[in-house]
Amino acid sequence: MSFTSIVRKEAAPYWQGSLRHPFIVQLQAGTLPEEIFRYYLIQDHYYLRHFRKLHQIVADHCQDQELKALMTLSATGLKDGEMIVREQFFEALKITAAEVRATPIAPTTDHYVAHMYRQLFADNPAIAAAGLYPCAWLYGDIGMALSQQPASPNPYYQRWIETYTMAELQDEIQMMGTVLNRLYAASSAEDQVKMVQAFVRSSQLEYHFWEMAYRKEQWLRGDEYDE
Ligand SMILES: Cc1ncc(C[n+]2csc(CCO)c2C)c(N)n1
Repeated sequence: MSFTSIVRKEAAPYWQGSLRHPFIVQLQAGTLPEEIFRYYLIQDHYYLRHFRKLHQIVADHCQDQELKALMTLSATGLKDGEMIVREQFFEALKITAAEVRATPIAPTTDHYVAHMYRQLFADNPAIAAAGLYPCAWLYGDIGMALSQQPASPNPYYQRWIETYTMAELQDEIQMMGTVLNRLYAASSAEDQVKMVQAFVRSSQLEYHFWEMAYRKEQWLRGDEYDE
């Protein structure tokens, strides 16, 4: 079986769970409280900055020319596309640099970013790329699914949805899937398991990411059990 078929089966609960998560359901319906969307945007700002850096590092480290080119393409596309849309959101919603600085990185955001770096430094570029893949693929699928439904009445939420319905993203997902299937087929049995694990863990963390934003997850303060 190909890598993409295996991982889609293994990660199916998080994929379906993401579509049913109240963050996504309420985003579509326009009922998501704006403070939750703001919190998501601030956390995702940190995530995207590192995600782009990770693509660049994988590109610099890998021997496979096709993977290198795709990683570079993705890092550039991210900067010219999604990150510009996010800047517009920050401006429109008046999220200032000071507010971003004053908002601690939530445990789940920290975990997700750390997981992606760990795949890179503990393993190899194919495993790192497998850990990065759910980001584009899951959002591409969410974008396609939501675009079949009525537009969100909140213009910012609809703009968010439309960021992930663009043909370029679907093309990138296709190309990355083909490369990962080839790298998987050429990997040792041990590395194949690691590629699947990297993908599944990222899929779990994608699901946790909705929950993190929805609950405005915070670090414990240490005084929870004080009298
Ligand atoms: C937590 C989290 N996961 C995925 C994305 C979506 N995303 C990140 S980069 C990218 C383009 C892929 O090259 C896409 C679609 C996000 N914004 N935040």
